[in-house]
Amino acid sequence: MSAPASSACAEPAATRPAPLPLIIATRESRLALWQAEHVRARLQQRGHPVQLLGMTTRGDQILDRALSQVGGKGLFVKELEVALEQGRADLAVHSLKDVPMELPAGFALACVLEREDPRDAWVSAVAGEPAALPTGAVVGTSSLRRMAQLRAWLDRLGRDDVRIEPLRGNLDTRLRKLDEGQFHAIVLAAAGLRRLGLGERIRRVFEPHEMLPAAGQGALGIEIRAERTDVALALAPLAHWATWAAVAAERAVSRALGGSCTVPLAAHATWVGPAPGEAGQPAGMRVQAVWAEADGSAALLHAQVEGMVADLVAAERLGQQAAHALIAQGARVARPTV
Ligand SMILES: NCc1[nH]cc(CCC(=O)O)c1CC(=O)O
Repeated sequence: MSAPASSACAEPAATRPAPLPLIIATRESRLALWQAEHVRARLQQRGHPVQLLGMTTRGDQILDRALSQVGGKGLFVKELEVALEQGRADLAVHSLKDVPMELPAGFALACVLEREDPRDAWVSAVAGEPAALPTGAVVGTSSLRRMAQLRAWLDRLGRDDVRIEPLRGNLDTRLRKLDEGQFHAIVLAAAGLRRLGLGERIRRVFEPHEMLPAAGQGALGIEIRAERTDVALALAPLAHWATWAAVAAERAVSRALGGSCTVPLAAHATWVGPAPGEAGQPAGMRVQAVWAEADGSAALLHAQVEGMVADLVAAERLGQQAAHALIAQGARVARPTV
């Protein structure tokens, strides 16, 4: 009896392991749910039965204070980690930007997906920004990184009359506050807006030389318990190497500076020439970083380094070099906040 050529190498169905059923822990904001659904669809395409476990985190509850005042990034991931620890979920999908530089012992970043647009976006009621901003206009953002670079940008445009005021909440809340007239303009990640189909609200994207993105902005990361090699194996086909190496370099900049939301710090890695298709393939990487005093009392510090990268260790080394270039100019290493 002859088998069709296409299935000649396939294992008999009876011995092939059934695709692992997976439970994804996710926050319940619209953006978090979109991201979890995105990963669910990718895993379902590969045959995995996938369920979502929605949860509310402390970061979602505390909306009246700037993130830098309430303990920073860990707030958005802790509850999800507890669910992984208790075996109630197998993986957690995060905006990588919100994931602390050091994961707690026993947890691992198992997968980084292809990055969306990493840039920041200017969203406003009126076109023709910023020239059209009325005198004394108010721009909203709570990110110290955005505040510091926005201030520098507005000053370069001769708009020292424009005020920057705190703005928190999930994407919908922030847009509502703009639409209610509490702000003339706000700054958000382009990736989040596009994912939610709100790309048409973007009036302008900031080029990296105007406002350098945060480490990991626009990329999704998947966290698992480190011992779950079965889950790691299931996630491996979703990984995007060029993104993973870039965000590894960016996160190394933050780590070397003790970065968290309490310091205005930006880190952005790009490929010089074609991006590598897979790990082990050497490619040129450029890492840019910006550091500022939290109180806006001094000019921004900039660093840029370039090197060949073929693995995560080399990417992280390049990120550390960028951090050291900032330290050489006077950037201080922050003490851990928790
Ligand atoms: N801090 C909240 C957050 N975390 C990730 C994104 C956007 C999506 C991304 O960067 O992947 C946002 C919203 C924003 O910064 O405007």
